[in-house]
Amino acid sequence: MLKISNLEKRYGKNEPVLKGLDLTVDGSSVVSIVGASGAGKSTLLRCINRLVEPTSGRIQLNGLDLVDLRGAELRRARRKIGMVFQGFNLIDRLTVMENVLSGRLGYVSLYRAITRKYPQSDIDRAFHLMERVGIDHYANKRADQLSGGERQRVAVVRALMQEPEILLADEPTASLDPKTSQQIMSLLQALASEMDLPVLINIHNVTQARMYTDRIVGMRHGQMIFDGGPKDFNQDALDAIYGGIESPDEQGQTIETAPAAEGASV
Ligand SMILES: Nc1ncnc2c1ncn2[C@@H]1O[C@H](COP(=O)(O)OP(=O)(O)OP(=O)(O)O)[C@@H](O)[C@H]1O
Repeated sequence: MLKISNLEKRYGKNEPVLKGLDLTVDGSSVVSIVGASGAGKSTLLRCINRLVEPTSGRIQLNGLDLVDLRGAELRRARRKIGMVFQGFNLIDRLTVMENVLSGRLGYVSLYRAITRKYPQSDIDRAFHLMERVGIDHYANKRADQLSGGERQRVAVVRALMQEPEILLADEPTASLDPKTSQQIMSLLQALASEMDLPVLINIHNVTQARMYTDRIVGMRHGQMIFDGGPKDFNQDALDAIYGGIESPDEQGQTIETAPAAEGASV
């Protein structure tokens, strides 16, 4: 279980960008975080894995307090937090398999990592997961020879190699075309349930948030102003989250009817 209590983040002397946020995520739920640009969505995710230092408040993952961890303890805790990014963050010159195995870096010795002598159990797990997401035939291909959707699948498998207790996804579909975005969202939803893994997804596309996640958290100016199921996420919620905010294109959100998801393989 992820339990965030009274989380505040202030960059320098500026106004806080997270203002006393509380959020609990249990079981294998898939939670989307929506909000206008600057609402604090990325900051929230990055506080969880401590890529950003919280100013105050508490973050617990399955009972472990994350905020005060340092050094080796923090590294150990980070293994349990998988993360997927908008830009995939793969190492282009390495193969798919090498990228995937890098998800084990927190577990294997430096010698094994440098010499790329990963235990057979890691290699088996890598193949199993690559097969699950449909990229096993690319194992020996360079990462930069894959399409965006394939690259994001590699990133998802790399995160799963960590044997995470939670998966964080920061705009995982923002660089993908609509159909591929749906496939990735559908994949994340399926993996959450298969692996009993909570997944937190920052996403701008509210239609996809409603389609592929169990719960939507709406943020505005660093505060949570909506927390409910997709069915409760109506035009009023949308107006409360985005209303009156100067909007470059994607912030002029409206609720669309469900896009055709046919052919979206999971
Ligand atoms: N490293 C930083 N230093 C100073 N201010 C920052 C830093 N990172 C983010 N901010 C500010 O914090 C606020 C929240 O940013 P954040 O990236 O968390 O929002 P967001 O909701 O994820 O936005 P977007 O959807 O555009 O990614 C913004 O005003 C941003 O300018």
